[in-house]
Amino acid sequence: MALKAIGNGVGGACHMTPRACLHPKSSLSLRMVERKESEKEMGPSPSSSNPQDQFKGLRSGDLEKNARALTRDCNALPKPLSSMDCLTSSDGSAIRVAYQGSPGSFSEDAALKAYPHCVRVPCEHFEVALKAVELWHVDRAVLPIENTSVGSIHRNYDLLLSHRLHIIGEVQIKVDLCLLALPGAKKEDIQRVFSHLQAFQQCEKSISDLKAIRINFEDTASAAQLIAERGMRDAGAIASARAGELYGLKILQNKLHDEDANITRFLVLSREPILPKTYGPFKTSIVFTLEEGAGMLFKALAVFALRNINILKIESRPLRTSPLRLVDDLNHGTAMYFEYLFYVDFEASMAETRAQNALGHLQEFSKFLRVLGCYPVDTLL
Ligand SMILES: O=C(O)C(=O)Cc1ccccc1
Repeated sequence: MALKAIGNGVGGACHMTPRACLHPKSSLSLRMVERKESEKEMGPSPSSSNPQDQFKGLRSGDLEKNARALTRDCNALPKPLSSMDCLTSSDGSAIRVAYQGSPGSFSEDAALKAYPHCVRVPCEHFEVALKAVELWHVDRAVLPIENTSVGSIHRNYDLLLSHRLHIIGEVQIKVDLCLLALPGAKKEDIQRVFSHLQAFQQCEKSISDLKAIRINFEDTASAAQLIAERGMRDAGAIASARAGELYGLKILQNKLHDEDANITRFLVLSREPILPKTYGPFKTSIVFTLEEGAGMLFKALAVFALRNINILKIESRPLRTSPLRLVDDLNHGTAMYFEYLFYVDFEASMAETRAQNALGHLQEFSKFLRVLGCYPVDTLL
């Protein structure tokens, strides 16, 4: 039975200002984020529930005055970012980036690659990290979305849809998995191996000869941390070399991952979109469903092919709100087809006319279509 060692939230109360004041060792928990949500510590709210209210019963002279006031209010609203490299938040302090896991995790590496001088805010779960952005506790979140050997992280695709955040960037992280243990421990002493499921899946072959019990953790770094804190001489962690340094463990074996090029792609999420540009390699991520179901997917892909737009990725996820399509056929009775959400990354910027025309065309036969983000391609490894 896989024992889930839970990343420890901060015990007791944590009074967070709109910008969470978390000790680096602590991590945001859902409880902490939701408590603040209940206290409605949100970001700037519109001056009235219905912006039109301010124009009711106004004389023309008031309209000009009000228009100036509205302009002033709009100037106070957060503006679209010019690029993901906006290195300080709107109040000039260091960007705060939420990630799932503990210090030393690969998600923290992704936060550091995206914003080298950021304040990292560890969160117990991916959901907490995204909520922290929505509730203005942090400025960004990083979210692992796929790996070169394990493929897509499906639950994180679902998370993208259940939150109103924008993808403003991506970072690709080389995941070099190491087997870590207490100083003095030998490989033959290892009876138990702790790590994140993603990591176990990336080194299936390498650890098959270990004959050790595998125990799933919320992240690779918390696995290393527990071994160090409890002095567990018979346990090993599969994590990064940086986690080993951080928690005082030594490397029994590195390059544990089965494939040489073991890269995880992380998305950078923000409350505001970035202004798409026509220069430089840009990609756009969208999600849609089709009026006529999956059988018409070729039509959806054709809107890009007709405009010489490369499709970089397609992922399908169940359409939980209406999972089946029943089709009555006189000869064969009623057929049941699964319904899907389609996630597509294509190689163009929404600033380009061809991309705008492609989406306008796709919209003609989509039941639902949302642009998740338009952002620069990460070319640095
Ligand atoms: O557990 C971590 O370090 C994470 O950030 C999740 C993860 C684990 C393995 C590969 C990529 C991301």
